[in-house]
Amino acid sequence: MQTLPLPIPFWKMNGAGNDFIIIDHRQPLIPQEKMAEFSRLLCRRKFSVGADGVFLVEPSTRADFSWRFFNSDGSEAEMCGNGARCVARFAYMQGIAAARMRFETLAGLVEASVADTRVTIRMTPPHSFLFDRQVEVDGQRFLVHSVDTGVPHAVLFTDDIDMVDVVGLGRLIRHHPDFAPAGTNVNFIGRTTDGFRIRTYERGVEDETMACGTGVAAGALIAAAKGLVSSPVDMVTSGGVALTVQLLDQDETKAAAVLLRGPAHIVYKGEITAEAFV
Ligand SMILES: N[C@H](CCC[C@H](N)C(=O)O)C(=O)O
Repeated sequence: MQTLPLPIPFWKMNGAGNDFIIIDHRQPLIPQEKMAEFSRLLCRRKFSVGADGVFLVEPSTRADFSWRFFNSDGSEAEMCGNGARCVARFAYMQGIAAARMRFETLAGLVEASVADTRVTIRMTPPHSFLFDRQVEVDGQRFLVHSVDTGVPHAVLFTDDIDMVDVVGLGRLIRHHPDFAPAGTNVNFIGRTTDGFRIRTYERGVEDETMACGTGVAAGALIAAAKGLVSSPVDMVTSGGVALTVQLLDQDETKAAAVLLRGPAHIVYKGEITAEAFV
C-alpha cells in the first residue's frame, strides 16, 4: 500500500452501530486490484481504523454518484442498507449530492433522502423470496425463509432471541450448500412484549453485527408476508437501535417498494497513513 497517495482523508460513520469507513474516491486513488486488500487491512480493529466495511464514493453517468462497497474481510458486496444511509449523509454534507439523491450500487439504483442525522432510503426491489425451507445443520432441522434485499438474506424466527447462538448457527447456515456459492446473511427475529428484535450474522464480516439494514428489510418483508406485522415495521437491532421499514404497495406476499429509515452518525473525520496497513 506504500505506493498509494497517502494520507487519504476519510469519514468514520455508523448506522445503528454498523460502522463504516467512507472515502471520496471520485478522483481515483486506489487501484481496482488493491481495493479488497486495502479495505480488509483498514477494517482490522486494534491494528487499524476498524470497521464492518469500506465505501469508495465514485462518479456516475446516470446518478449522483456510484459506490464500491467492501466488507471487512475484503469481499465486495452488492448493497448495504446501513451503509447507504451513511454514504447518503456523507454525499449531502460533502456537496456531492442534494438532500434527495440517487446513487448506483451493484444491486441497482438506490434513492435516499437526508433529514439531519436521519436518512430514508428506497431499497432496490426485493426478489428471490423462498418460504418454509427445511435446512439441516448439525443434525438439526430449521425452518428458514429467504429473500434478496440487495444482498442475500436467510430469516429464521426464534422463541428466545437472547439465547439463540447467532454466530454458531449463523455461520453454519451462511455456509450451507443451500446458499452456495454466494452464501447468505442470517437473521434471527424474536417477538418481544413491545415488538420485534432482530440479530444478524453478516456475510463478509463473519460475525454478529450491531445492525444490518438489508437484514431488517428482509425480516420485515418475510414477517409481513407471513401476516405477523403490517407496515411500518420497527425492528430493534443488536445494538439497541430501532430501524423502521415501510412496505409500499404491498400485496399479499411481496412489496413493490421498501423504505428503510434510521440514523447515520458521523463519529470522526481522519486521515489514513501508511501505518494503517502495518
Ligand atoms: N455484509 C453484507 C452486506 C452489508 C449488509 C449490511 N451491513 C446492511 O446494512 O445491509 C453482505 O456481504 O451481504
